[in-house]
Amino acid sequence: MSSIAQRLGRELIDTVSRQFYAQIRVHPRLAPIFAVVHDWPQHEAHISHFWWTMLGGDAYLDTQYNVARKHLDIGVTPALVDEWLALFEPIVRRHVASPDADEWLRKARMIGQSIALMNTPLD
Ligand code: HEM
Repeated sequence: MSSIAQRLGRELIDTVSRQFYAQIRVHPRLAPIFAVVHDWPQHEAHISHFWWTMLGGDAYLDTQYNVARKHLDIGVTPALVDEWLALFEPIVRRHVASPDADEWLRKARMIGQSIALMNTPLD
């Protein structure tokens, strides 16, 4: 059985990543937090590889991820997670048909939920 990654292909996942971060860069509230990113082509390639592996593809870059650590203390809030997802969803839907799009978005929402929880004050 083929993985979602194999069905979509690396080029399409690269396109989603590029289009998504093009919108992030001009977003009034998300762009300032992404000021920590200095090399956009490198970031896009890093995230594209992340999604490729999350969607069942074999790793092709020698890179590590620590998603929890990267989203701590950079000013992420649950409301910003919702805004991130609201940008991501239409781009995935534009390029990917269901049920693969639903599964990709389910993974993004799950990660979003844990990022939101980590950045929710206790009281
Ligand atoms: C909602 C789902 C989200 C997913 C699936 C996601 C995914 C990722 C991944 C995989 C990375 C790379 C982590 C690593 O290198 O270990 C990353 C980096 C980053 N994310 Fe997110 N993210 C999400 C939400 C957000 C939100 C809401 C913000 C900001 C408000 C944000 C800001 C960033 C920034 C600034 C980086 C770069 C950090 C660095 O390289 O130092 N992310 N994200």
